Amino acid sequence: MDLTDTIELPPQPDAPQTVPVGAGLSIFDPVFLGIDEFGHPAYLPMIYRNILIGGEPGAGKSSLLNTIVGHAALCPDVRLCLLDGKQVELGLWKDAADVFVGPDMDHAIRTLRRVQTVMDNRYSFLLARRRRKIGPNDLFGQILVACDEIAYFSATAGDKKDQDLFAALLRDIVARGRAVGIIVAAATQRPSSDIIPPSLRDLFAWRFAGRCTNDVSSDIVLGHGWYARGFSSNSIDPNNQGEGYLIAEGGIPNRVKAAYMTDADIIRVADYATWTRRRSGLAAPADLRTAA
Ligand SMILES: Nc1ncnc2c1ncn2[C@@H]1O[C@H](COP(=O)(O)OP(=O)(O)OP(=O)(O)O)[C@@H](O)[C@H]1O
Repeated sequence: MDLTDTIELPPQPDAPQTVPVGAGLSIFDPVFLGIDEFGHPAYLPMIYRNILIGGEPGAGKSSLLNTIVGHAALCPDVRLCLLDGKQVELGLWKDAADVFVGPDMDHAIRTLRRVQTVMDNRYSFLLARRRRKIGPNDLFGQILVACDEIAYFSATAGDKKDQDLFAALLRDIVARGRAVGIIVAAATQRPSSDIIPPSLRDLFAWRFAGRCTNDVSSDIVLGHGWYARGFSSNSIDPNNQGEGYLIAEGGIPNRVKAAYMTDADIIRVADYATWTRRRSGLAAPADLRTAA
């Protein structure tokens, strides 16, 4: 389907203000990631989960993150909170996002604090209703916190105090956000302990290791011991960007070639998502906008 066609319908003054779409996506649907080594589609459930994406520069991390953000952008039940120190990796989704953080440490910290407050409020809501987690019928939407290159905020920008604060806030959101519909998808070139505290890194249940420069780096992304058991993303051809080992349901690394959206694809989907969100009012949720 050419989404552009649906966006550029000729004006019909008397027509009802409806959005001409087919069945919508939900963040409760698994995300299509690509194909596995047997040619089967690889789907990844993201609700109640978090994912860490690692790999050497150019391994395809940002592209995979864009695929996850793309799914979320098309879900009316998700708000997007994007952090990208490089700006251009997730920047094409900026208009569809509730918050877009570029190379601005203060903004990053304010945003994570705000997400933390939303998280605490949601837990109070659940407690008051004697429940333990949110579900698809709860009215408040889920939130995807996508961060491209955690290291920019945890080890490069700002001073040590701010970097530690950023890591602590992100760790809290990864640790406690799941049950209240706050999902973290984060990418980094190398999640070693000098760049990302192991206490943060080890909280991510799902892992995707694109090609890594050596077996040790692969183990840092996937978790210690996988190289010894025959799984190292160092074995991936450097020219095979987007391929990597995915640890998800089943717990065993599964070789997956990620789907790839070109810039034109992203722009088309992002424009469509922005348009549908504006129409439905989803693009301006008060609780996140105030963090900007
Ligand atoms: N799934 C894929 N299929 C085919 N090509 C891909 C795929 N993913 C990435 N590529 C190619 O690899 C290039 C680099 O990808 P990407 O920017 O996602 O890497 P990265 O790991 O995020 O790099 P960096 O760490 O430098 O940001 C893309 O521009 C694209 O040409």
